[in-house]
Amino acid sequence: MATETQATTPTEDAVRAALATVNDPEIHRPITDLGMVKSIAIAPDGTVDVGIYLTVSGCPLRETITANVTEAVQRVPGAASVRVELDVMSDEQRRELATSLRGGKAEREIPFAQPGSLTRVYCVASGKGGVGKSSVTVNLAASMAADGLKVGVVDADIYGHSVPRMLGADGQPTQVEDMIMPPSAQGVKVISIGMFTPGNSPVVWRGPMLHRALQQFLADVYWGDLDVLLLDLPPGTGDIAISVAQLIPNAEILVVTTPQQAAAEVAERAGSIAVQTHQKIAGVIENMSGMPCPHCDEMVDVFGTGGGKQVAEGLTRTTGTDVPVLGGIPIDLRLREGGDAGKPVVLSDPDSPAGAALRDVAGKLGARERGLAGMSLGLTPSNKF
Ligand SMILES: Nc1ncnc2c1ncn2[C@@H]1O[C@H](COP(=O)(O)OP(=O)(O)OP(=O)(O)O)[C@@H](O)[C@H]1O
Repeated sequence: MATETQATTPTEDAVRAALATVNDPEIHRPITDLGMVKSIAIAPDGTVDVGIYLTVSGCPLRETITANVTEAVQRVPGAASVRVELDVMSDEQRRELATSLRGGKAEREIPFAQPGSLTRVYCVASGKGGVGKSSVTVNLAASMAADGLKVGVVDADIYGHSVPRMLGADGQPTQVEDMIMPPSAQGVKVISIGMFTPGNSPVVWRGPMLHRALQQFLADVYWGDLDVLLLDLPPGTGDIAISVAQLIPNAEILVVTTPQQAAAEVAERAGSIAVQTHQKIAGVIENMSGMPCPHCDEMVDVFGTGGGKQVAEGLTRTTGTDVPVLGGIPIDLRLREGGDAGKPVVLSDPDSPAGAALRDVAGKLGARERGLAGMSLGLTPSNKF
């Protein structure tokens, strides 16, 4: 009987051969070639345990991979049952994979993620669209540049890549050797996802492609020595926020909201992603915070009041750190006009109510020390999976 069990128990080679027929659904190469097979254990009763490394934690295709591995190994003669245990590649393994996918050429590093980087990176986030996130981003950038800081903007808003238009940056990126030179306007270097899509077509990239695009914007674009880098993120709590956290763990988050209750709640959700990603929240900016009445001196609270304070208090509670309201930007026709004309209001009308409020916030952010203090180490608990 014992010899019969031995004869029918699958060999490790047979299991590995079966795994070689499973392709990674995104990279379209056998998982055995990608270093994704962590372990194979075959019990005498024919139970096969397979350990698989996913490339990223929270991989959306984990179920597909598990199902494909199970199906392939089940076909091996003698395999009684198959158990798949998932793990996540370490940064080192991921780098090795990336290098091998590029045919041995090492990945260019993201300068802002290096331990010695002095560039402050702010991700401008909002819960929903249309709250003025891009307007705030370009005005903060233009104001800081006018104050003499070296500033860059990455427009990563796949739904509304409006940063180049608002900054008046109509140039195209150029390629020098293997570096991308970003166009600049108002003293701000800018790169946008919109510069790489034909016409003004909407971007339908998701997950890994977006991650790759962002990686290129950060690593392959020649930014030079920046004081501040601002990233205009898509609204909500999407893949790109996670990607930014992985690529630049020390990036801080700026949350833009309107005073409206409903907007504040979603903004708080968007901000609280920082808890999961271990990022710091630099503060909350309340936009569209009242409008000066055209007939009297009173402010009209078009979108209600208190949203910025509510978000800041909520995030202070969730993160356990002090999250300040950095300022309130009133509704101001000149801000919209400046955006449409490619001349941010902080430059076209610096003393207008919105211009002055934005310059004040930019002054606070720009005055913060360049340096390593408060920098997150970007460590993620290993039990995350
Ligand atoms: N304080 C303000 N006063 C007047 N108009 C404003 C103000 N803030 C933003 N706007 C206008 O509101 C519109 C939406 O702003 P913006 O594109 O900056 O929002 P957004 O949050 O980036 O949107 P999305 O994420 O959908 O791209 C624009 O036309 C902009 O000019």
